[in-house]
Amino acid sequence: MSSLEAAQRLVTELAPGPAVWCSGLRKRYRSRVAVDDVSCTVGRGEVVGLLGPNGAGKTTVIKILLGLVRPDSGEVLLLGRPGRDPKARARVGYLPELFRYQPWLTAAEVLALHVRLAGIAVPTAERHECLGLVGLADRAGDRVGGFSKGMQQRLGLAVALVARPDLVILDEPTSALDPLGRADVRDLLLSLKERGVAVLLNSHLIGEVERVCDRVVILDKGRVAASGTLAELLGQRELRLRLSAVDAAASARLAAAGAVTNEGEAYTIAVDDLDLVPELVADLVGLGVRVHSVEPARISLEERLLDILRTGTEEHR
Ligand SMILES: Nc1ncnc2c1ncn2[C@@H]1O[C@H](COP(=O)(O)OP(=O)(O)OP(=O)(O)O)[C@@H](O)[C@H]1O
Repeated sequence: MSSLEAAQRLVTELAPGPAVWCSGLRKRYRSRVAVDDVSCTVGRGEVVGLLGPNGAGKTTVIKILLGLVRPDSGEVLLLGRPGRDPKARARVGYLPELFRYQPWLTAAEVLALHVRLAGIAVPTAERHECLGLVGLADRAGDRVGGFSKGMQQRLGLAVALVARPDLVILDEPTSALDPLGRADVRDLLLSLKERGVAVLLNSHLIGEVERVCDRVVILDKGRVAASGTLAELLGQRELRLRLSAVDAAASARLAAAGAVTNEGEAYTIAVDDLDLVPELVADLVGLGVRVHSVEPARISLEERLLDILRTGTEEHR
């Protein structure tokens, strides 16, 4: 047994391990470097967003994780097992960026096929429920060849979810969906999170990522440009208030909540925790302050992403 195999066996035998662990992934296509020393993890039950511009290497990383592309170097563990282990792959649901399902099969038959491939028994009622989750309950008996692109993508989501995965990898799951469909996927992701299913989500829809992800990995030119929780990446929150009749006692109360900047009736306080808002407002009103508006704010992930990509990789590693 090689030392690498011994190390992998040791890792497999230890506690369950994260849903995804990869280290030092590199992939080059001829002279073009697609993935350049990427390491990341997705914890059990964690929802991680993969962000970055076109050509950043997101899909290539996903394909390496799933064993669909062989990396030039680097290691992958899925659910605590080597990425190539069929036992690990059977517990992973995957929606590819470019999806196409057998046009001669019905939606129900596609799901039945994928359940068989995963090697587990999922009762017909549960498979039907899964089609319901993606809004295809009434199309179960229709052939996929007659499905619209959005409906095929919905079916792809059902395929990714049907075999009760512990990890779901979704490559741009809403690219073909209408706004309602996007909202459905958001709810679906939140329900997966509630059930403790880990998710790796590649999406260009930053608002979507911001709403559902615990953590974000930003790729740029094949490298990890930044990664962290939204709080880490976006920093402190702000509270913007419009106030009048602010006396010295009220000013002191505002300063006790966080660093204050003030221009006329506009006050901005840097706060760590928005839970303090009701108490602060009650105290201000008690001190005779007139509170015209209270608005929590935070720099958006979109602003931050653009900032990271413009400033370059090194500063943010
Ligand atoms: N099969 C391939 N042959 C040659 N080059 C490839 C291949 N697959 C990917 N690449 C190159 O690798 C780089 C990363 O591509 P990848 O598809 O991983 O990017 P991405 O971040 O998913 O982009 P997008 O957001 O546009 O989907 C690109 O420069 C791309 O041209």
